[in-house]
Amino acid sequence: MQSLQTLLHKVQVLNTIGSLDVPVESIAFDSRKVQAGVLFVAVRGVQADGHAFITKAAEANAVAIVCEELPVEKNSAVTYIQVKDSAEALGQMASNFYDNPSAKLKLVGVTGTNGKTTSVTLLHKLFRELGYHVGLLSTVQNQINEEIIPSTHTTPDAVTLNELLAKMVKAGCTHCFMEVSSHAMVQHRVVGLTFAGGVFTNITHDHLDYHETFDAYIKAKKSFFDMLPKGAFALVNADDKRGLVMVQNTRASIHEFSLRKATEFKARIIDNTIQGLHLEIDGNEIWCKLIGAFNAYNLLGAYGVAVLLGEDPTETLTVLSALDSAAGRFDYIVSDSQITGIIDYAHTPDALENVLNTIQQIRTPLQKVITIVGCGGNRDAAKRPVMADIACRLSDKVILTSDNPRFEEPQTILADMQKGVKPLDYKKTLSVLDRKEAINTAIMLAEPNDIILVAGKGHETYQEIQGVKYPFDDKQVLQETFQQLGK
Ligand SMILES: CC(=O)N[C@H]1[C@@H](OP(=O)(O)OP(=O)(O)OC[C@H]2O[C@@H](n3ccc(=O)[nH]c3=O)[C@H](O)[C@@H]2O)O[C@H](CO)[C@@H](O)[C@@H]1O[C@H](C)C(=O)N[C@@H](C)C(=O)N[C@H](CCC(=O)O)C(=O)O
Ligand SMILES: Nc1ncnc2c1ncn2[C@@H]1O[C@H](COP(=O)(O)OP(=O)(O)OP(=O)(O)O)[C@@H](O)[C@H]1O
Ligand SMILES: N[C@H](CCC[C@H](N)C(=O)O)C(=O)O
Ligand SMILES: [Mg+2]
Repeated sequence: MQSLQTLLHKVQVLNTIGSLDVPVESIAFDSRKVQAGVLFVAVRGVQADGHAFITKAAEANAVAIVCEELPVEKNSAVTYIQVKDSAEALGQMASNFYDNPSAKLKLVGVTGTNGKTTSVTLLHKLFRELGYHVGLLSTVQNQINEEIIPSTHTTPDAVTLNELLAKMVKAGCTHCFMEVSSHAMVQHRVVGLTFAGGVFTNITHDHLDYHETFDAYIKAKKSFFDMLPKGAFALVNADDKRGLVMVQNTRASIHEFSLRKATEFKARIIDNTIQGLHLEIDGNEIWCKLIGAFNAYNLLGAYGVAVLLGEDPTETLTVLSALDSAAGRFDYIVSDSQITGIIDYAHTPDALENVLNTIQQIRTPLQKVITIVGCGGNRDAAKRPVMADIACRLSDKVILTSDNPRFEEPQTILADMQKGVKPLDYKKTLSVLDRKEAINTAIMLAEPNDIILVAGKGHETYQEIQGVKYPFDDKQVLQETFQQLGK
């Protein structure tokens, strides 16, 4: 419990009606979760405007209401606070409510289109191995040391986020590695947090359904570096042409990593095989279990973070070389008849291209590459034809299928993908709407030693259709189908 006055510390308040000397039991931004003693924050969203639920929150005995526009009818038992930006106020108040947990540990945020989960997962494992108590906030799962707390978003909402950070502090964590999504930046989910450092992996086409233009998407990512404090580090991938754009206005100290330029943290790929990567990092040779050139960036970035946080470079490399990747990232199984099934979360054009390029590098001329790919519903539609084209360009056979259709018609998503298939590629492309059927078809078509890539869903253990999550696990379906078909 905190007093309303305490919660408003650092919040830009425009107007106050009622007492600030009232206790707040908890903070809610959803009126349906309001009960006596709760502070309700009215946030404007994509589907609804929280301001429409102010009366409902007051009726549910909210102790106070924070909003951008004061309601005409007010309840005398409620304190009303008018602020410039409710989402921003929510971030700051959530942090205040939990006594600013982010300032009590070294919090490092990773942003970028691809590689966030892989990077934070590597960092979590690395710092655990180095002997620290460590928290993790990621798309796959949140963690306090080895305790797993399911995640619903890549970056949790401000209240959940601070609650988790407070639990980490209580458990003795000294570090936390978290993903910072562009949605989180626009929605101010991380406002009020004190970061020890930030990392930029890369930026390519994604989420334009939400941000509308690529420029706005870049600005959302950049705003993370704008908020980093003096004394923090900003570590950027210098091989991405937006790397330095990200840190144009940051107060943090700028550091770069690269595979192509002479930067502070530098790596070179000596060999890239299905067994892993043979790298030279800052003059030291190491073997890593992660596969694919893109993972050299994730490993180098994690190494840079560790060094910037004061860890010994040699010890860091020794631990990194023994680490596995995050679940569903270039995960693979080999069937009895030597067909390799790769499961990868590539759900953006860039990721798909990287994964397929990696497969092309490690395949032999006799192995066929069969790609199964779909695109999510209620997400950026522009990437659909592009992903289908990439799959065709870099595979011998392509099966277009369904991903998480969410509230869209699966057939419409498939039709959007089909538009990207060039006439020359018609012959190598099949469309099988049912994902299980698609996997079955790929295995039927595969001959011994071929490679099947199942892209887009990685670690996900469900398929989301019309708001319902049905159990579905690409890896499990692959394994079962190999057995059923005796391959
Ligand atoms: C597009 C998006 O990010 N939406 C998020 C947003 O929802 P919204 O803007 O649609 O909210 P809304 O339904 O319009 O409601 C506005 C406000 O009114 C409130 N409300 C609503 C109804 C009611 O009866 N009472 C009430 O008070 C809501 O609680 C909300 O505060 O705010 C919600 C509450 O925090 C989030 O759960 C929701 O995430 C949705 C589920 C989602 O799918 N988000 C994805 C796209 C997302 O955030 N992804 C990113 C990145 C992924 C990546 O990197 O690839 C992530 O960080 O996970
Ligand atoms: N550094 C990288 N550069 C380009 N592609 C990458 C990189 N790292 C991983 N990928 C590809 O992107 C996919 C997603 O990786 P990861 O889950 O680490 O990214 P993410 O940024 O967390 O994605 P999300 O936005 O969904 O949270 C991987 O399965 C792989 O195909
Ligand atoms: N964090 C990403 C995950 C996409 C995964 C893919 N399987 C899909 O459903 O589009 C998003 O919410 O856009
Ligand atoms: Mg992620």
